[in-house]
Amino acid sequence: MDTSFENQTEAYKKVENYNEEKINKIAGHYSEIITELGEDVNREGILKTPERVAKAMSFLTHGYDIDPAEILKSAMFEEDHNHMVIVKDIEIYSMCEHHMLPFFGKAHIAYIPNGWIVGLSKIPRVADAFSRRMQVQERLTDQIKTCIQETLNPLGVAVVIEAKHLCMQMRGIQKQNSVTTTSSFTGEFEKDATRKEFIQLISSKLH
Ligand SMILES: Nc1nc2c(ncn2[C@@H]2O[C@H](COP(=O)(O)OP(=O)(O)OP(=O)(O)O)[C@@H](O)[C@H]2O)c(=O)[nH]1
Ligand SMILES: [Zn+2]
Repeated sequence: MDTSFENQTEAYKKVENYNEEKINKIAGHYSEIITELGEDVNREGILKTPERVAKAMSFLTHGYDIDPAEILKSAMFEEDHNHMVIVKDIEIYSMCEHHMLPFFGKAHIAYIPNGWIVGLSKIPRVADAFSRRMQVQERLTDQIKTCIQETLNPLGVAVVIEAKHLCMQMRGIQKQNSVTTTSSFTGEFEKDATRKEFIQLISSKLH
């Protein structure tokens, strides 16, 4: 099964029916940028590139069209379970807001229910909704945490993101192997023992 397809959000399905006026406008700007960069926009291989880039950029920022809290609200269930729930190794792709180059890696997200659980798939959907925007990794981490905390009202939320930034690999400082880790916690996860258990569980290779 094509899991990337499975992961597509409603907004992405909408993005597939691209807003023609918006795409044409963005494509016009890319045409000028490509010319300014020294390429011939009339060259056969590049003829459709401004439009392709416009569609790609629309996809890479389609998170603006999604309300992540609504995603959670669409699948919350009352359940008397108050142990840590972790979804780990969620692949994320985002765009650094400084250079508009990708940063990508894994998010590990946990919460401790407080009378309500949420449909598991909704957790990566929330991560996607915030990732598919112009971001800094710290804010992305905090936004996921805050959205889950405020919507589900659990006893605590933990978010850890490990990512590589192409703006630090392809250009600039050119450090090919550096990985940035960010973390954000609420409630029970602010206690050392709970946070330690979470870190141990996301570090385990038991799968
Ligand atoms: N904190 C944080 N910084 C980021 C993120 N993505 C990119 N950056 C940094 O944003 C900074 C922008 O710094 P500037 O000095 O204005 O830009 P620059 O001249 O292109 O910097 P260099 O990348 O050092 O060449 C750089 O240090 C990037 O590494 C992120 O998610 N979080
Ligand atoms: Zn950057």
